[in-house]
Amino acid sequence: MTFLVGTRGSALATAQAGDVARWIAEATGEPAELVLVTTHGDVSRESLASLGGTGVFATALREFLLEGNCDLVVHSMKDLPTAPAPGLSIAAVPRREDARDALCARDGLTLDELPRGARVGTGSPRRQAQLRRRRPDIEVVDVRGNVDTRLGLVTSGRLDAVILAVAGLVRLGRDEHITERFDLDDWPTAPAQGALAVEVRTSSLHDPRIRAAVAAIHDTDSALAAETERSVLARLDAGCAAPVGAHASVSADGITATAAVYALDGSEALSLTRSAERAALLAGSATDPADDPYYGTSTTPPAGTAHHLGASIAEALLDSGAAALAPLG
Ligand SMILES: NCc1[nH]cc(CCC(=O)O)c1CC(=O)O
Repeated sequence: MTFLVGTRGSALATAQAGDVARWIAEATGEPAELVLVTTHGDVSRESLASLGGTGVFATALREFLLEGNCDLVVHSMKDLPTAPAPGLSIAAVPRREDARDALCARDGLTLDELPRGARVGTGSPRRQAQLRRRRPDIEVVDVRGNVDTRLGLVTSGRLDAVILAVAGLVRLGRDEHITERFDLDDWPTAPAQGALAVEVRTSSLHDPRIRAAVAAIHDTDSALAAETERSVLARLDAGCAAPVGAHASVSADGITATAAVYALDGSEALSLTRSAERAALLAGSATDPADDPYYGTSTTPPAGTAHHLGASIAEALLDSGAAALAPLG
């Protein structure tokens, strides 16, 4: 039987859902096909904030899945609200793509090489703040549109550069436009950037065919890292448009996570790094996220889990005045 993979119709969404369909087909030996849904978020040129912030991309896809139009849907995990969706489970996080942000500048220039007053485009409050912090002399231009539209602003000469996620550029085969990749230690990106979330109806986790498919494409380390980062956001009670960066890296020993909150004008930032041991993480976090009652929620997590690590970093940032520094909600 064919696996039906629900996706939005944008180039990026179909590219990443196509990757998931291919991985499932390879792992199970059964065919997988894309089923398209259209959402307001895809056609709107308004800013994400004016659309009501988080979740505009996810809601229509989730309704589509709940209505039984497909077996699973694929989200960019960074665009997914941290609140759980009743009746649905994130059943797999495939191996994560590069989490870094990229500069795509004219003439192969890096951020340091751009001239004074250069015009650099990004619609993300976090990227705007990070940019202002590194280069206060640069003119930050608020831009909208898909990846190709934004790259076109540079090739047409209207902007000197744009900032985009490496992951999206790679998935679209546009990474030749990248002129610099920013180090995650001093330029942490959106929580779960580069990760995909594969969501199913919770009831369908009883179906061995669905369980086998999601288990085959799940990557525990990617899920742990993305979970930790999203827990920072959840505990801050912040959305995907908040000027918050987070990055967790998983090693044989454990997980180290950094989170930063920025003043929108780049004048100030709070940053914090903490670690947890791997044994504690695995004991506290289910390897199958569908079995983890804390997955993606903002409820108080048990000590030693990825959620606890993320939440403890967020609490320390709040204690240091993060809420006064930046609009988090
Ligand atoms: N906010 C839009 C968005 N959502 C997911 C990606 C691609 C990166 C990813 O998969 O995390 C992008 C584009 C971008 O930020 O450049």
